[in-house]
Amino acid sequence: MSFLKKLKGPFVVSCQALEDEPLHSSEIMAKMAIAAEMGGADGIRANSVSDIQAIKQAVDLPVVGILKRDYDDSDVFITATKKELDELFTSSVDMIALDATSRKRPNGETLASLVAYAKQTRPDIELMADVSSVEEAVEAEKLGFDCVSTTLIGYTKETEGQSLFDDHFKRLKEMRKRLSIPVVAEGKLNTPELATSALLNGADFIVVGSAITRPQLITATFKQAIDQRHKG
Ligand SMILES: CC(=O)N[C@H](C=O)[C@@H](O)[C@H](O)[C@H](O)COP(=O)(O)O
Repeated sequence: MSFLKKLKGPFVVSCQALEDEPLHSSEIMAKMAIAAEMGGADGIRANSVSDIQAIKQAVDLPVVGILKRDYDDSDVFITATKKELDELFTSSVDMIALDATSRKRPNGETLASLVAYAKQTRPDIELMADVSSVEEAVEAEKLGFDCVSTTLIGYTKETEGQSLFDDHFKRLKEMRKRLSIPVVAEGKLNTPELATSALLNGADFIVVGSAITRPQLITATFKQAIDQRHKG
């Protein structure tokens, strides 16, 4: 069954810790996923084959998987090339998210060829487009993606300083209006209020990560507030 069919509600929790993060470990990410499931999550987003496998064994939730890898000739790092797709195909992932920005990809590969390759090789796995603009979202639907996510708003040179909830979720509403596939709100939804607002402003489902699964960042928000208060 597909990710979108398995998803019983709108709340996906991203359980990710890269090599330079304190919780980097598939075992720990699986425990994060168990905690998310206990708290009521409907799905999980995860990075790397080993994290996905550990999470699939630990919880009975659909998983959207990515493979982050840095390349010298491109800024694209989320499922950037065919190599990452092939690796993810070896896992039991339900959906794969790819960077679907208009930026140049590594090795001269193109988004269109990756979508065609994935659809042909593994038609059972759905595809999520991680975009940074409304235009990229519209293009992603044309390419055959199954849903789009606002993941990369604020993370490209063109969108630096922007966030999903600027202007009362203007970009999200525009995507919802122009697309017929599901639109996912993801990125800096750091409070329950923002997460709820994203749903009220047109998101079909949401992905929340750092505010739940990156304790070093959660601690830093407390620290910042305490320091400001202390100074003031
Ligand atoms: C830009 C990028 O690399 N985003 C990544 C995508 O998978 C993750 O590091 C984020 O944690 C995820 O998108 C959820 O967002 P947030 O952690 O802000 O709730």
